[in-house]
Amino acid sequence: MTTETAVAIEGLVQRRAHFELGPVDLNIPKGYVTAIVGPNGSGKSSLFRLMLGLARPDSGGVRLLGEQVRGEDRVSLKTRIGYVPEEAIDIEDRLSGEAKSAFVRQWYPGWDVNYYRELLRRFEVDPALKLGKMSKGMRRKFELSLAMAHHPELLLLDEPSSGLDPIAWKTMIDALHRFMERGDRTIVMASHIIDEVRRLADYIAFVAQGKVLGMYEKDALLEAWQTMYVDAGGRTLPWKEMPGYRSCDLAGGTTYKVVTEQAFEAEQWLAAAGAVLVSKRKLELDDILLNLTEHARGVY
Ligand SMILES: Nc1ncnc2c1ncn2[C@@H]1O[C@H](COP(=O)(O)OP(=O)(O)OP(=O)(O)O)[C@@H](O)[C@H]1O
Repeated sequence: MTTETAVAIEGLVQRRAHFELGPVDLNIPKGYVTAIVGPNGSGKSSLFRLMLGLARPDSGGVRLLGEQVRGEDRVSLKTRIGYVPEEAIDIEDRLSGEAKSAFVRQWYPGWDVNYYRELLRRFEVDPALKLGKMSKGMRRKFELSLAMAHHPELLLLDEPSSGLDPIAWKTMIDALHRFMERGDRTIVMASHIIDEVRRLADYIAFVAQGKVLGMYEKDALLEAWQTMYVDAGGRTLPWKEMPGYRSCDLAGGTTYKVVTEQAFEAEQWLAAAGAVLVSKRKLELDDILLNLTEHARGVY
């Protein structure tokens, strides 16, 4: 079975005075949650704006749900998408939640008022408040409810949980899990919260310095990165030739502690080299992402 693509990014480049994004080539599968992960300033929000046609690329293009994204309003496409930007829009501060939702819902034939109210209730948001008077977290929850109320096929979330307290965070995770239950919906989210990535993401696109350095299936990533304790029997092995080599330290005696991002192949290599695998354990997701970040910064 071939997986359909929800977001197809091809040769995307955006040049700014002090920052260049791209070229980015990325296919995000339909029916899954993909997390865009990367250090501050790596270009995640810029990528979101380009995906939505809110900024213009210097070259390349984006297709969302099979439709080419252009700068001008594409109403038919927008009705199929929900978006929560990283920052709230200041000029809306004087609008009440109710006024904003009355304005927004006229664009969406699929607007589901019952679902919208249910989300507000679960998030404990009072829509009568002016947006500028809502706390940061409440405004975030309001925007999330608004973005989901028309049952979009594709939900784009830029740091969705920024400002949420732990209870609201759990409610959000739960709402997003339910949103995905039908199996044909897609979420693309930028996130710094490891627990969020762990609980929600099926795929992780790792971004650094304006480039997508890799797209990984989360479970495969967690399987592939391992720390191994290896008894080399007093010999020095060419560790850097070990598949997926990341680091090697002497752990004591003739035992080495090695980190690989290709556990299966590394184990075979060790066996062929006659080394004894004493023990192994998987890395935590945060350690993997830290490793990828340090690698991208050229620490190694
Ligand atoms: N409107 C703009 N004009 C010029 N440069 C910009 C603009 N917006 C962002 N940048 C620059 O583009 C780069 C990427 O910023 P972006 O906000 O996309 O990163 P990010 O990965 O979302 O960061 P964070 O994790 O901190 O939210 C930064 O160097 C930033 O200074």
